[in-house]
Amino acid sequence: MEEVISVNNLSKRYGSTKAVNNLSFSVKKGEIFGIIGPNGAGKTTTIEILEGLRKKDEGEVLVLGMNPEKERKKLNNRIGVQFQATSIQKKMKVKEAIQLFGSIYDQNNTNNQIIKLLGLEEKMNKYFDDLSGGWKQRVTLALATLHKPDILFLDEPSMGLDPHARREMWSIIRSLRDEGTTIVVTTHYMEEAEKLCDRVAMIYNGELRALDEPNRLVEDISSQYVSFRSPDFPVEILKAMPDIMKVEHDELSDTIKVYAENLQSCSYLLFKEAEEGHYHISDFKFERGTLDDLFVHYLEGGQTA
Ligand SMILES: Nc1ncnc2c1ncn2[C@@H]1O[C@H](COP(=O)(O)OP(=O)(O)OP(=O)(O)O)[C@@H](O)[C@H]1O
Repeated sequence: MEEVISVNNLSKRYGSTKAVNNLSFSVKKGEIFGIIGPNGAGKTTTIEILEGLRKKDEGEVLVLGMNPEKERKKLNNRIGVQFQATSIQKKMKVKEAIQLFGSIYDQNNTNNQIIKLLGLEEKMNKYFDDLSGGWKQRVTLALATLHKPDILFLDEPSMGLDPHARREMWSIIRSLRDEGTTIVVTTHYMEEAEKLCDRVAMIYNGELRALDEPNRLVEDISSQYVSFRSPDFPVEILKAMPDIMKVEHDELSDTIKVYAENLQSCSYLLFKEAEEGHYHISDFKFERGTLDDLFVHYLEGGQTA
């Protein structure tokens, strides 16, 4: 599939801080590409370099075949950047914001299709500040897509939205993807990364730690475990069993999670010990991790799969 963004060995320093360190990845046309990582991981710096808002120190970046530093004006007509709601004047009506932003782009025409998709027709005469968080996000999304960009950059698109509004936002973003727009999204919500994104890059300390489809990322061995409840099973026995990677014990709920290379043989030994020691086990489950688990795994120093 055609690559619309390619990043090779990108690095950026702020004084002694290495914000981005030898980062390489590419984004394919028509995908929703997520960038996740803890605070300070280098997500914003990376995105702003792609948007032409920041200069890189080293490496190669091509967005739609253009160098964002040198061809920023040309690129601006082909990419959309969602601004934070705070950057819109409070006493501006929705239609005024749309006219203003429409005039910034070369096309200078209003994309009625996006206004319809976002259901904004009935909000056109409302003041931006009077809208709920969900509607404000819709307006900022409309402003970023008025010129029908090839690539849309979204920074935390569902930040502060309730679960219903968040799902509606995902559905709108998917519709834009289905119409051919490539979407690059940064998020702190692992659920968003898992449910919305076609592929996810996990960045930590400016470095790429993992990159794949979300369901393939969570197939990583570190995120598979068994869990069970027991008031009396000695955790030390578990820790001493062969090929055990990690044991977590929540004493409040008597829940034990066991991460192991081979969950089947680990379970066999576990039940054998329980039988011999007369320990009581309930709620035994094979669990498949989530991106949350994988995230924590990398934060705890786990290596790239
Ligand atoms: N203008 C700047 N001057 C100095 N240091 C900066 C600047 N911008 C970012 N940094 C530092 O660079 C590192 C990466 O920051 P960046 O904002 O890119 O991370 P992030 O992943 O977007 O974080 P967050 O999720 O908190 O927004 C951090 O250590 C940050 O403190």
